[in-house]
Amino acid sequence: MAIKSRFLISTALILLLTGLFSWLSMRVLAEGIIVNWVERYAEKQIQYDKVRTLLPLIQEVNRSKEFAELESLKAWAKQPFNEALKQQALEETEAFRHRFADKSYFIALKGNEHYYYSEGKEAPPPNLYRYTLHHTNPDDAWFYQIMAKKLNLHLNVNPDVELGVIKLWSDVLIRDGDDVLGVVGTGLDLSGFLQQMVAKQDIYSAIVFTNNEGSIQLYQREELIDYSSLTKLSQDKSRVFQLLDDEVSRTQLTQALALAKETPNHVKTSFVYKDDVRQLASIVYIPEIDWFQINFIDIKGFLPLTEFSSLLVVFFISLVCALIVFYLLLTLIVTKPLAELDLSIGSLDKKQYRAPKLTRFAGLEIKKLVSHYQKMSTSLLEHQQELEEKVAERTKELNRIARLDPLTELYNRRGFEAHMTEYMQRWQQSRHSFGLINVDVNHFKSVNDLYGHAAGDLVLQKIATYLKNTVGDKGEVARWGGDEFLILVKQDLAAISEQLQDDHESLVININEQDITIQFSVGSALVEDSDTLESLLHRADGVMYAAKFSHR
Ligand SMILES: Nc1nc2c(ncn2[C@@H]2O[C@H](COP(=O)(O)OP(=O)(O)OP(=O)(O)O)[C@@H](O)[C@H]2O)c(=O)[nH]1
Repeated sequence: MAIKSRFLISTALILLLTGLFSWLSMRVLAEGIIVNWVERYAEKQIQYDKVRTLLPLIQEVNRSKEFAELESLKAWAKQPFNEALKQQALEETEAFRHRFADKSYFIALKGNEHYYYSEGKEAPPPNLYRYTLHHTNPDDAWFYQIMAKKLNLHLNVNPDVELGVIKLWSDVLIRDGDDVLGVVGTGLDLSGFLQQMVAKQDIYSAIVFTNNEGSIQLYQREELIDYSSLTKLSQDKSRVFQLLDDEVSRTQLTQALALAKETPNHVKTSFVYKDDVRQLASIVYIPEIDWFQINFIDIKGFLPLTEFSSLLVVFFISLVCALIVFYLLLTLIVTKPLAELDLSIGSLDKKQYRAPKLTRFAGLEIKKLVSHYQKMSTSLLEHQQELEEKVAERTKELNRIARLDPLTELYNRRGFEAHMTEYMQRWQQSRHSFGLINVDVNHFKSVNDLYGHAAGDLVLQKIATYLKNTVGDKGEVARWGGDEFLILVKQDLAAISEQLQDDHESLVININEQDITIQFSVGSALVEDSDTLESLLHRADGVMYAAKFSHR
């Protein structure tokens, strides 16, 4: 893969990964901020709720507690059959009745198991007796259980069938020290309260009030409220946990409830799945009413993807811009200079050297590389040229050597044949007459035999010099082989041939202070129109041999 593609892909990947990690970190950070904010918001809201929404409820509970402390009531509760004490107590309780929100109250005494209820409809002194409680009656179980468990305060949510409203009963024990004398309290119509709660749901997806075991006491979906929690069997109870999607969420909420109870009025949070959505549950324990308030919030609502879409668009535009800039820089700094270098290296091969042209944007390292390359290529080219010149020179020399006889430095047979072929081609055009003289040394073998081979060589050299001097610039002398010479005569063929024949007896060569007389046999032939080299040679050869044998 090309360097540019690799870099672009790597850069795109790095940027995408960085973007992804930034996105995820931002989400985590944002979620952290929101959780923190929700915690603080929930804590503030509890304070607000206590003052506004929960205040009537708390006040009602406090009044019930105050009511249970009435001395006359306690005295009567100790002696429930004492009519005088009863009248005294009822006077005081009737006076108290107007302080309750519903202007009603109930008294259930342990001593006579009588249940009294006042809602101010009867003229005083009223007969408030309603019925006698019985421990076998399931409807009366609340009374016996509250006393058995010695619950100082018990809030009981129950629908009032007669009035068709949901009532919250605040049940408080009448105590004399450790002795339990009965249960008193009042009922509060919760309808308005529930509406208020739904209205102030605000940012929350749900607000649920539960008792200690998680039974739903207040919730906008009234059908899920766990009425008469105290006397119900465990499996019949409607608990907050069943609003959650999975077991993990239920366990987490249970733990959060336990933690919240340890620090009343302080919010604990826990992530749970409810209605297929990850939600943050903020839990607070309200000791005044011994309930938990659990607010559920859908965090996603605070981090909608659409809010981030513009950020994503900006990121992708930045990514594309970054890639374009990176592409241009890479081209200018790296790939274009490298392409120039590549072209130049290619030109070396084609023997048309092209120096790389770099712009000022080329990377420093590449500039250095190109500078080294230029030095190297210049030196290489110089060497190459030198080498080529030497080779040409050597080839020329070799050609020359191949065409010359090393002993006499005359044309050898190959050289002379080549020269003659060329000459005869030219002669075909010019038809300028020429001749060939064949010179063969007579009895040269005896020179070798008498004076040695080295002396024979010297003699051959001297003969060569003699022949060259004789011919001068009128022809070319060649050593045809052994002691046989051929002469191309371009002019004065007859005169030269004659001179060689005349000289043959007078050519004396002094070697090692000894005179050696050399005799030649000479045969010449003038070129004819139909001649080839072979035919011309053949004629001169024939004449020479004829001369040689005529002398013997
Ligand atoms: N020293 C020396 N001798 C050579 C060289 N080339 C050939 N010869 C000798 O030349 C002699 C040629 O002998 P032949 O061809 O018989 O000729 P010749 O002795 O001259 O006899 P004719 O030609 O019949 O007169 C041989 O003895 C070769 O050994 C050479 O380069 N140097």
